[in-house]
Amino acid sequence: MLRVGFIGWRGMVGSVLVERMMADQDFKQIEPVFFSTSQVGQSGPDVGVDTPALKDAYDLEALKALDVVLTCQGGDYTAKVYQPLRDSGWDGYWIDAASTLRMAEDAVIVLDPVNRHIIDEKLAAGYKTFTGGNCTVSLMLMGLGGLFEAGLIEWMTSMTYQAASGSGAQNMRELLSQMNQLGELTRSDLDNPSSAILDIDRKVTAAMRDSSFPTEHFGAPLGGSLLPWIDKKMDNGQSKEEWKGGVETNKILDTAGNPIPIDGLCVRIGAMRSHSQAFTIKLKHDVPMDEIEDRIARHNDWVSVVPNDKDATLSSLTPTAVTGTLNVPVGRLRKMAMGGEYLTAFSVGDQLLWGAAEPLKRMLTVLREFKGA
Ligand SMILES: NC(=O)C1=CN([C@@H]2O[C@H](COP(=O)(O)OP(=O)(O)OC[C@H]3O[C@@H](n4cnc5c(N)ncnc54)[C@H](OP(=O)(O)O)[C@@H]3O)[C@@H](O)[C@H]2O)C=CC1
Ligand SMILES: N[C@@H](CC(=O)OP(=O)(O)O)C(=O)O
Repeated sequence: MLRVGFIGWRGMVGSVLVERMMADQDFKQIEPVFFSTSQVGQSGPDVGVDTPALKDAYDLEALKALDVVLTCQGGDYTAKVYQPLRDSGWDGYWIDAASTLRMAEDAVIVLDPVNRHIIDEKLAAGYKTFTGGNCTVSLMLMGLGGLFEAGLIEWMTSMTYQAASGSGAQNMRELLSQMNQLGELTRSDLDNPSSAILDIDRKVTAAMRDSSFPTEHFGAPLGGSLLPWIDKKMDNGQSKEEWKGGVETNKILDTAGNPIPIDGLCVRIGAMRSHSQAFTIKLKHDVPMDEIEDRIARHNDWVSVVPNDKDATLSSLTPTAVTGTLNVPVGRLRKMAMGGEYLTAFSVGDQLLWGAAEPLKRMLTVLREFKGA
């Protein structure tokens, strides 16, 4: 059995990972050891098998005793521990949710329904570092994998509508506080059917612009508004989230000498934990709609095609419908006014499941199979 150390299991991504591993009884197939940066010595989570007390996540000696480190603790932890652990001679497998190592030459970005053949090749070649992809990238590829697999995409734009959870637990709380504050402020007006909507709107706008409005984590009001910038600025004017869309997709697909241009705008909206994306896709040629739908739907077990009508869209293609599930619906599929080679699509996915925890959970299974453990 592989001895697997879990770091970051208490956080939002880590908790979703533990839940999913429990649901599939994965902990029975490994020897789990739980670590913490703040609760050393306390009991670990109840995962249905005996585990030792929480070990210190910074203790290199304890980490060196592992076959696999699986971390959802975040980039700062990876930056602090990964290299010293490797330098100490540890030759185990490192599986990571953070972006820190993704673009390193000796790291593989894992999304096995899309790039299992590459993961297998790299394992056989002795690669030991595996990272999950950026959430919008993984969710986009789960949705449009069939078109990429068939080599139909010449270029693509992705305009995102990203949930608060992508910024972390505190940001989800802040979004709710903002919505709550606006709800409280307008409660009596809403109870009065004759109150004037423009007066209510003035009140809401004034509250959102007031310095007392809770914006500590997002830096600006999100509830009732949106934020068209995610992560740092790159030298070319892209945000780092937008940059990841191009570089990570091409790395996952291993398009090395012939990258597919992918770019767009990433926007934070007031959804809780499911990211949505609108795509403009330039196809290499005019492919019939039934072939497009068929290729998308057949690519993996979680993607589905939503008919391009209002009822189906509003019932199945929203964060509300998708959150908490592994489903990745793709809809609004139609050719655009620019011509038969231009396709538009919209998809939604839970950014803590396929966007973060699920590819890591599955990498552990792939690794067990590879090691025969
Ligand atoms: N959020 C996301 O959408 C995505 C995140 N990631 C990556 O995963 C990393 C972790 O993200 P996320 O899970 O959101 O981070 P969290 O902030 O939820 O958790 C990170 C760590 O904070 C510590 N912690 C302190 N107080 C608490 C508390 N009250 N409840 C739970 N944990 C607490 C825990 O470490 P300890 O037990 O050691 O104290 C925990 O492992 C990110 O930095 C990023 O690199 C990747 C893809 C998507
Ligand atoms: N940046 C993503 C979440 C995230 O953690 O991404 P990454 O794993 O690439 O750092 C979002 O805000 O929705």
